[in-house]
Amino acid sequence: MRETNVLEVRGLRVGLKAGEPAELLQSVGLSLGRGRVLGIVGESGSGKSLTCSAILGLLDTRSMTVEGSIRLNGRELTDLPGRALRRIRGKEIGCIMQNPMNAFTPVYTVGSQFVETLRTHSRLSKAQAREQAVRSLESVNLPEPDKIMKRYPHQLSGGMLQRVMIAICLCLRPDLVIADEPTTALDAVNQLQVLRELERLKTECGTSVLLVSHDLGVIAQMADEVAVMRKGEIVEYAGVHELFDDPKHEYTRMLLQARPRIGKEA
Ligand SMILES: Nc1ncnc2c1ncn2[C@@H]1O[C@H](COP(=O)(O)OP(=O)(O)OP(=O)(O)O)[C@@H](O)[C@H]1O
Repeated sequence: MRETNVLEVRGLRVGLKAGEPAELLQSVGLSLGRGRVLGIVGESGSGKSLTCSAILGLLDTRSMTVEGSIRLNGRELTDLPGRALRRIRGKEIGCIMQNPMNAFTPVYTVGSQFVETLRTHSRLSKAQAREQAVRSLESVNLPEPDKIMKRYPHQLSGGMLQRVMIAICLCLRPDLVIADEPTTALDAVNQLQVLRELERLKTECGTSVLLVSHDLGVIAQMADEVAVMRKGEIVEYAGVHELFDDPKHEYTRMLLQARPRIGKEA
């Protein structure tokens, strides 16, 4: 029997309600198996973040129409009320964003937010949650985790906050992590560390990862399959080796040609 995919998106359409009818996403379809990484690439404005927001149930349905099916472990998410979706976000779907500062409230310490998140999704006592948080921060190689717990988000670098978010995911072990440009704002060393931790999340927890990146090097390193988006639709969808070795769509070929290569003339 075929195992149910962790994520199955079918015929996802997103449009704007006001003004001229505009389709922002046109029949997007994605499948993601357990412990697999699906990369999404495409030019700016092609609909990558919109796809992630739709899966997270974060689109504003007062201004947008959302049609189609989004299933997590076989369960339809588009029918669920807001409260049920909020429970799923965090526990079953984790999120790592380009600007991790937005994921934290500036007025509370990193530790109190970590502990609060763990307690929202588990039955841990405050002391148990704190202990787990410190251990998890240690495991993502953040130095002096006790001190980090007492810091406010603005007192940590982007790379450190990114790793705090991964540490939270390592505790909650979500089935799916949506990582939207997780390394774009980081220097090369931090980028490598964050990718390593994402890899760990996949191998240790069996988490599936939807990875949005404009960096084809990151996609080549991490993804099993790749969806190429352009103007709100997927123009090519293939295994990572097939896509890089034998791109079928003109636009994919253009993207691949545009990537920087050492020793080649522009
Ligand atoms: N809230 C919104 N209201 C109106 N249009 C929107 C909204 N959010 C996104 N769009 C439009 O939808 C399209 C897709 O945007 P999206 O943010 O998904 O692109 P992207 O591929 O993630 O780009 P980038 O790589 O620059 O982040 C764009 O044309 C954008 O202007």
